[in-house]
Amino acid sequence: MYKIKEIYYTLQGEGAHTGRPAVFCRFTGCNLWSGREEDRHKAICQFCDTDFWGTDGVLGGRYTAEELAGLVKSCWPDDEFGQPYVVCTGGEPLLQLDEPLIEAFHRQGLEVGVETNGTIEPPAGLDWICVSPKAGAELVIKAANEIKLVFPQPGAEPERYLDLDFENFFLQPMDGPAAEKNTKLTLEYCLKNPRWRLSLQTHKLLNIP
Ligand SMILES: C[S@@+](CC[C@H](N)C(=O)[O-])C[C@H]1O[C@@H](n2cnc3c(N)ncnc32)[C@H](O)[C@@H]1O
Ligand SMILES: Nc1nc2[nH]cc(C(=O)O)c2c(=O)[nH]1
Ligand code: SF4
Ligand SMILES: [Mg+2]
Repeated sequence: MYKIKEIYYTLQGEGAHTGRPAVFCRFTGCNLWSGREEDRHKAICQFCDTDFWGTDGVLGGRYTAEELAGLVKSCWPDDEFGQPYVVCTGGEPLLQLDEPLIEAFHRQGLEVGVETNGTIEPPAGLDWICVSPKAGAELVIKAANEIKLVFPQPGAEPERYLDLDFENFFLQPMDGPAAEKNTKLTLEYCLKNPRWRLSLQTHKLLNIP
């Protein structure tokens, strides 16, 4: 059974697929933070903007691969054009996402993307992998479709990733108390280092999930 926090249809807000309609499937749990506020100060990843604890969100629950793939597909509007797309996120989706689930998504005609912190080897069959490295966590995925580095992160400077085999390089300002300052810093960094492109969290600007 896969433990799912929530499932909802929206636009991909970040990275190379920004603006693309997608069903978000948010897996419960992460290997870099328990998800409990009282543990945040001792977590490896302390800036997380997401509630991924439990199965109490919209369409959250415990599902088999067939159930989950059917539920995700049922969120996609009837439309003969456009490829139905699911983005697996979390929490850390690679703690649970495996080949049987990817195959079940594919049988439903879904293209499968994943948002991962890059600390776990991905299963075969993924159509799009977005890696977002975290300072203090060992990166094991060193080749993927995109890297989307939250900036600034002492210990995870962009220069460290330039030699890796990513097709797209994005910097995303760290949201939180210093969001405005971080956006300025990210903008300046991209202008000075044009290998990197700016990824804004456009769903937050639009006030959509
Ligand atoms: C909530 S994470 C879930 C997937 C996976 N655990 C990861 O970290 O990539 C989804 C995306 O949001 C980014 N993110 C999390 N907190 C953020 C923040 N405060 N500001 C900007 N991006 C953030 C992550 O780096 C990642 O790219
Ligand atoms: N609209 C929207 N786009 C996103 N891209 C990555 C997200 C995530 O939390 O993984 C996210 C999210 O939470 N919402
Ligand atoms: S690795 Fe991802 S889900 Fe886990 S705490 Fe960090 S941003 Fe949140
Ligand atoms: Mg998010």
